[in-house]
Amino acid sequence: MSPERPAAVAPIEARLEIADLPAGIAGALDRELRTVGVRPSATAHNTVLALDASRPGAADRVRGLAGPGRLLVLSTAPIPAGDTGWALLRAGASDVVVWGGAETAVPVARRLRRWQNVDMLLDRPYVREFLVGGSPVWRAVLREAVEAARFTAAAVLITGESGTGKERMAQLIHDLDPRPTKKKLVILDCSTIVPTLSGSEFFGHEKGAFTGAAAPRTGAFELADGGTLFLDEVGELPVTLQAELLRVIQEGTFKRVGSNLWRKSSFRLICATNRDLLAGQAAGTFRPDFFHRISGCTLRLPSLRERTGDVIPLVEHFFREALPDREPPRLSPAVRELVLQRPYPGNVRDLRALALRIIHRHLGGDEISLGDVPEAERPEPGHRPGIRTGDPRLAGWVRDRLGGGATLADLTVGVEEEALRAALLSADGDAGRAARTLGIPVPRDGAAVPAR
Ligand SMILES: Nc1ncnc2c1ncn2[C@@H]1O[C@H](COP(=O)(O)OP(=O)(O)OP(=O)(O)O)[C@@H](O)[C@H]1O
Repeated sequence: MSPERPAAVAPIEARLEIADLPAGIAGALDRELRTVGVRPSATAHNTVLALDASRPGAADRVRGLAGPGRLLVLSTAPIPAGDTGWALLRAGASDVVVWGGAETAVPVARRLRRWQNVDMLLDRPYVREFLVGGSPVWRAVLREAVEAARFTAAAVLITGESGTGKERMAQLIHDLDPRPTKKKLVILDCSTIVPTLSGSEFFGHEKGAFTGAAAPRTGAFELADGGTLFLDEVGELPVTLQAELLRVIQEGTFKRVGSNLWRKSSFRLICATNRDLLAGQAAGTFRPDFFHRISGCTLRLPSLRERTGDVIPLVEHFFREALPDREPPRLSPAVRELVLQRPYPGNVRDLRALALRIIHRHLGGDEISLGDVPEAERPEPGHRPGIRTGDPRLAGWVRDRLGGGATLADLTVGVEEEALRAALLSADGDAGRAARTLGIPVPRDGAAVPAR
């Protein structure tokens, strides 16, 4: 699979929102932005909000406009030091720029152009099919990955629980890397490296360098020259080896085992781990200098629990993969509920395995029936949807709250609020969709509230 060819240069489009500015300033701003090629469009994905950000209420304005696209705050007044600017970012702004007249228009256009290019990459069929998911939290991390891959040479550190897609993400970054010299992604799993042979694995060796070295060998750094080296399970690398790798990662020079000749290799490094490397540093098992070298850009892949809105699209994707020649069957409501309620400790890998187990039992027809669900996956008698007693995270949360003096009513309100927040987040703020997910009526003013 390979990424498609880049599209022709598109005009820069942005929604332009001007809040309470004198007509003269608003007019100048609009004119200058047009001069540098920005075309205001009510339907654009990204937004420019022009306002005096030093005045009260700016963060509320940002919050009101924040959506799936990116939002640039253009402030006509300087941003005071302190929390004002950060509050705008927390409210949903992607960046804050102080408008200084014509010369600000060029960097504004540059940002908007970059964001638009990244969005176009994200929407390519190759990307959407390779790493499935449209939830805001997934889109945000994918966006960062695409940007790093296409527009930087940064070393990327991918963290996340097992099965969240770290290796697949590394492949995507390699595929989107525009360097013409790249070959295949070179993958080394650090958890399987035998310490005595690690030098040879990484640096290669010359014939006769050690007993058993009957022929010369090209190591991973050399193989990755011009492309990408992916170190999976980097948290398992012994500290001594981390020190040995520093030079080549820093300077791109190394010697094969048994040779005095310095060789050069230019590669992008991608590392992945499900370990907490900060804790590793505190414990002395991970070198801080090594950490800084490998983490030019850090991507934390969310667990499936944090992106439940992606569960059904992923299942449908795995069905399509398994049945490429026909329309994949729909999930019947009870199976859908089961798939949504089930825990996935191995994240997308677990979900994929479940989807394949179901589809392998399916005997045709438009709908996945209850009998297609393997026996081991069926709910226990007395199971009530949504209530999984014994869930340790739920039990811990309840214990903490009760210990803090909460009543049953407080717990109920807390759960409702969380459910609303989660449903709205995975529905991209669409109250109707959120309400349908929650099984509650949508009130006339569009805000989803639980029926009491
Ligand atoms: N977003 C996704 N879209 C489609 N398939 C995915 C996605 N994320 C993960 N997968 C699939 O899930 C499985 C696990 O993915 P991957 O090996 O990339 O995870 P990982 O985080 O590297 O796992 P580990 O930590 O165990 O090495 C693979 O079969 C992969 O194809």
